[in-house]
Amino acid sequence: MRGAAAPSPLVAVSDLKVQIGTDDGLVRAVDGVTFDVPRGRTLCIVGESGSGKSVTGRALMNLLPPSGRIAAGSILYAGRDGQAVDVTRLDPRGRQIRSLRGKEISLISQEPMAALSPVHTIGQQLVPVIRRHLNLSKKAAQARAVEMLGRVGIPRPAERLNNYPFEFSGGMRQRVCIALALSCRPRLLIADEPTTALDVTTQANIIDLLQELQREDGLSILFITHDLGVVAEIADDVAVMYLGRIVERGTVDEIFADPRHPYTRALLKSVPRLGSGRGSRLAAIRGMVPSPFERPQGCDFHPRCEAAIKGVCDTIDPGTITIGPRRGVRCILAREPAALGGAAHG
Ligand SMILES: Nc1ncnc2c1ncn2[C@@H]1O[C@H](COP(=O)(O)OP(=O)(O)OP(=O)(O)O)[C@@H](O)[C@H]1O
Repeated sequence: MRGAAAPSPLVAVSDLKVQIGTDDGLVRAVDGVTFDVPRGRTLCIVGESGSGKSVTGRALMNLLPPSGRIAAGSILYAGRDGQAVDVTRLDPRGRQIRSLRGKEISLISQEPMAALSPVHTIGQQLVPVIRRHLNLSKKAAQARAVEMLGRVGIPRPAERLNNYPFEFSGGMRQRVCIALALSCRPRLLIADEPTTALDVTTQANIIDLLQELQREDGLSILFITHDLGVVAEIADDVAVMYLGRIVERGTVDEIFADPRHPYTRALLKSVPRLGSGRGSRLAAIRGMVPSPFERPQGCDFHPRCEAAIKGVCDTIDPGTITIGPRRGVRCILAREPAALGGAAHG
């Protein structure tokens, strides 16, 4: 769905902070992120494990671990009636958020088995959800369930309603989850690493399916992944996360053609490319993601950064920098691409 950006976003997230209590102390899992999910487009959140992608996605549904809480910020969701609802203000167990979940905002995750009950047939899981959210009779809900299974490419959908999740392959199970997630016509789909556990062909099929459903229904997608190859396939817009913060955001073309943050450059260098020659080694990002309890002084990324300048990057918090149309780059050197070491993806 590439093209001009929609005028007003479906979701506007501003300075969102999420904290999670653990035995070792409080984790600032998300530490002040700002981004929009435009209507009918796909925003990818990308970053290494532990960067806060899943917690950000789940915060949009106010669905956090029991010890988690939204500590600051707002998540404005544009309702169908034109009124914006601040999701952070809703009781996580209250009626209002429960009517948003599933009906307006749906989630699919990496492990479809976690979303499906093993002891109920697909029909026993799909039909009641459709009845409740769309206010349909049992017969009409069954017809809708069959229609959805057909749309996501499940052969003989009417028969398959009587099957249990274990009777489907991994790829087919993920299709069932997509059918479940989209059966109530949500406007936002949060897809949290939905293809990570699948083989490459099935992964490509699922991405095609999501794009097709988006074209047909005008769905907005927040797609969470650590895989820039997947980002290149599906994203219109990209937000790169590191240690609970967005370090850079832009359109997919901006991020791939003109990355401004050394972390984005390092991620791009670690993506295998066609034609790079057999035996050529992939660059790994040096060092490890720091523990969330040991946020470095200065720039969060400086201990792993090839462009870091001693006495500057280890001392000064870069804040966010705007360079022309590029807003929110968290690197003090971002104004001078030459200082970051030339072309990143070449
Ligand atoms: N239920 C939880 N209890 C304690 N800490 C948590 C919990 N969920 C997430 N965290 C912490 O919050 C931070 C962000 O985690 P999050 O799962 O959002 O990262 P991620 O980028 O999605 O990584 P991954 O790709 O591994 O899922 C991490 O430091 C993680 O350890």
